[in-house]
Amino acid sequence: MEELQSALKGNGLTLSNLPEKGRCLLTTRDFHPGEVIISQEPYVCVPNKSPVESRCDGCFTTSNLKKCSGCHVVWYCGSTCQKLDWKLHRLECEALSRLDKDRRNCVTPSIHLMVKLYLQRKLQSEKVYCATATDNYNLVEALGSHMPDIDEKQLVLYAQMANLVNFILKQPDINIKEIAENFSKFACNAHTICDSELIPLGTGLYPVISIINHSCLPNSVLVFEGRLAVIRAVQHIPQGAEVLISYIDTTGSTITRQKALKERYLFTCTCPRCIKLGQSDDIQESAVLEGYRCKDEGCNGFLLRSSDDKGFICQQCGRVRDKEEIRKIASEVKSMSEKAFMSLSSGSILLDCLC
Ligand SMILES: C[S@@+](CC[C@H](N)C(=O)[O-])C[C@H]1O[C@@H](n2cnc3c(N)ncnc32)[C@H](O)[C@@H]1O
Repeated sequence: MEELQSALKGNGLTLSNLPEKGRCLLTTRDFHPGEVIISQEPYVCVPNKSPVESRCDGCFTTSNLKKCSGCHVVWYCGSTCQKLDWKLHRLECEALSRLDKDRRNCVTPSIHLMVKLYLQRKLQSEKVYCATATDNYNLVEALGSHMPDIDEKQLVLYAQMANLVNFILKQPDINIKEIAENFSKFACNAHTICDSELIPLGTGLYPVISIINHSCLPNSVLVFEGRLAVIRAVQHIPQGAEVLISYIDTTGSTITRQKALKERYLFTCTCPRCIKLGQSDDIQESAVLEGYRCKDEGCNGFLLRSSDDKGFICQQCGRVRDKEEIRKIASEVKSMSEKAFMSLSSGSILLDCLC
């Protein structure tokens, strides 16, 4: 950890511990809005996979792809990406090529990421991969897993996935419990790699970026330049402040945000926005973010659930809307946004709009 501290010092950061959050990054100097606080290449990463589209394992592009003729699982866009990935892929190819077609189809991005993690660890221990203070398996070991908080159904799933990883790797020194725990670490520490239009391209493990805690009112943002994760200040951050990003979409109401954080990251947020839960300005903000506009065209009010839960009342003119009517609109909006999301992630949005 001393090596990590001295590497962070060069970035104007220090590693610390907070009783309610665990590890955190604090600034040791002021940062200006827009300034890069820290950036990191992934320790391991994998592209997303869909039934209709594959991506290059190196740069995540979808163009000019050729499947590796050895393993029939991994795709590359050309020799540059293939060569850059070769040290790791040589081991991965050997392991994946032993699989029959059915098992190969079970290699989801999560399984693939875990296989890569253990192979990277092997390369690191054999000194083929040059580990640094900010890029090494010890930092992966230090990540929190929340194992005691995971429900039984999820634990069974992790155990099944761990069995498959163990079957693929066939490394005698790996234990299934540790792999299952690493799946749990992925769930609350891995990052979705997105392009500049926020389209998800893949998943990566960035052990230093993963030290940064969440706030619904963050002072920094995580963006990607290719596979490089970059943390930028979005406001002036004074010396001694905690670097905070948002793990979730901050445009949800407090209840929605808290639910998302609890389900995925297993904590209750107490940021300055969340502690206002139930207060009048929080109710007002929730109505604007997630409420429904009043039916009366001349009224700018938003509807909120009535205290007897029978309907929705406009906060401005007092007009009531039936619960069933709102439920129907909500389900139409949900199906429209799901359709839009599907079109966006499959790149067919233009086609859909033209039809
Ligand atoms: C990506 S890790 C962040 C680093 C973590 N604190 C550690 O010690 O490794 C995410 C986990 O940190 C904790 N965490 C992050 N933000 C938090 C917050 N605002 N309040 C409480 N816990 C938080 C939660 O346990 C969460 O699952």
